[in-house]
Amino acid sequence: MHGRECSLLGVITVTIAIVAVLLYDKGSFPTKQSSLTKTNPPASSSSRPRRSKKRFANMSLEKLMEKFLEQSMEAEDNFYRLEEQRLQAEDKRREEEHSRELQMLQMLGQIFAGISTSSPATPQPSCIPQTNPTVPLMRPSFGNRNHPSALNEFASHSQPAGPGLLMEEGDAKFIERSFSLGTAGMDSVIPLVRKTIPPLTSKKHKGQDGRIGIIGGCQEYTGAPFFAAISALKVGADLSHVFCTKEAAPVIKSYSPELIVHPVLDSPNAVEEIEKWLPRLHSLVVGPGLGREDMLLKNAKEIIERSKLRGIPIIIDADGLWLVAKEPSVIQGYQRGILTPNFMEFTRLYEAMHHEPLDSTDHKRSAQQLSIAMGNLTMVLKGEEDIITDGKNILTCSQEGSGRRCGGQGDLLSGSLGVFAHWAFNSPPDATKGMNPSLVAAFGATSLTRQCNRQAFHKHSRSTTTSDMIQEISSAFKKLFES
Ligand SMILES: NC(=O)C1=CN([C@@H]2O[C@H](COP(=O)(O)OP(=O)(O)OC[C@H]3O[C@@H](n4cnc5c(N)ncnc54)[C@H](O)[C@@H]3O)[C@@H](O)[C@H]2O)[C@@H](O)CC1
Ligand SMILES: Nc1ncnc2c1ncn2[C@@H]1O[C@H](COP(=O)(O)OP(=O)(O)OP(=O)(O)O)[C@@H](O)[C@H]1O
Repeated sequence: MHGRECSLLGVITVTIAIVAVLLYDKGSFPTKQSSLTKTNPPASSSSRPRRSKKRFANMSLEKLMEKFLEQSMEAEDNFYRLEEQRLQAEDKRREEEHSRELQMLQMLGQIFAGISTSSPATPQPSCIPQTNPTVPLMRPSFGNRNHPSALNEFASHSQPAGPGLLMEEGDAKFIERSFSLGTAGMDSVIPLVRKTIPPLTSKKHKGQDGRIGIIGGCQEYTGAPFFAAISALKVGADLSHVFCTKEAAPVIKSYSPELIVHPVLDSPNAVEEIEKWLPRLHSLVVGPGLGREDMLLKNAKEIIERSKLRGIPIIIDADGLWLVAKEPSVIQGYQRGILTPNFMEFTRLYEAMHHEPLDSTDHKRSAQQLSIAMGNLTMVLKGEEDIITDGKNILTCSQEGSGRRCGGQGDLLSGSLGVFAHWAFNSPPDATKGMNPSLVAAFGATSLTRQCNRQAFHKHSRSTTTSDMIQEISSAFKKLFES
């Protein structure tokens, strides 16, 4: 803001200067050429203003203004480039500080753990998997299927407690932990979500709590990317970017001045244009309103590939899942990937992966199988109850919603999940008690979406729309995570 004001002031000042010079025909202009004259001094200093005058006298006022505006814009660009570098350095410094604090806390935790072993054990909440005290406090690598012990990693580090069900499938044994809001889940997973939410403090600068990108928005669908992007902002992201087609951009912009809209998704160099922004993004939501045109899917695929290289959490929804059904390898095995299929999308994906019809009698088992087939990717199967699994653990979210199902509700979910995912992956491992951050984030987003649905339905009943639900984000968030 400050920089932009300065630049505008600069433009105005320069413009006044030109007009003054032209009117009074005195002095010379500070062009590049005039600064060069310092290294190659002219024969006589008196001839300099005259040459300069002649040069500018040949230019129209309009041309001059254009030239100076151009220079001023260049200066502005430089200013922003430097500012971005400064912010990045600042981010890095804070991250280092944060990790130092974390190490201290971990050391203190280990010291206290040592002390507490000599006193009677404090019972842990029954449904939170307890980490083995001999295992170093590190973020576990979730879902490495090539690792023989990976499948039961969570189970082997935990003491089975609370509601657990042992299922067998061939040689594989899965510990299913089923958490439901209102019973065990409310007491166990919601507190973990809370711990990942960054506190609002005056110490932070704009952007630190989340810069989210949405890949989607085409001629047919402008609502979906808008819903996802505005939900991300309302949940607490600082900046929300939409990368959509040229045609969709003015429409999305017109819905909200809050969003940053890039009309690049169908441009010939779409991937390069979007890649420029990747270093600034904390998470990516691919698919809301993307459409199924080959060129758009191809661009989305390439953007996913490049985001993976940067370790950006990627949420894939809607038409992004159409792409995954066609080319599962695009996200298979990426541990920061989360898929959010509705039942139709899930069926499509399942059948593409397993080459057999879906047995719809046991959704949990099918979701778990699909997650495993996708390399222990986190799967959020939406429905009467939302099933969240990384193949090893299953959470179910049955927060009370309503009977109303309007289009766009899933976009609210995926947009908010973009933020929760950034927060969860950015939190120290003990915030999620060793649980896969994707699971915690997904649980936060599904409970929030359902709570919004419930509150909006209470006010609007049959007429409830996604916009009504978005209006409820603030109070639903407070109720679930801040009360
Ligand atoms: N306002 C907007 O711009 C919205 C755009 N949306 C976008 O719309 C695009 C398409 O998503 P949809 O979920 O509508 O996808 P589909 O067009 O595949 O499905 C629409 C609905 O049609 C039915 N259906 C689909 N296939 C069927 C089949 N084989 N047999 C029987 N019924 C079937 C299901 O009820 C399904 O929910 C996505 O990009 C999505 O993001 C949605 O998010 C809704 C809101
Ligand atoms: N039967 C249901 N009862 C309660 N909540 C539900 C039900 N079905 C879906 N939901 C909730 O609605 C949210 C969105 O799921 P939905 O199945 O509508 O997604 P979608 O079809 O992908 O949405 P979109 O219209 O945005 O594409 C989920 O968080 C889910 O919890």
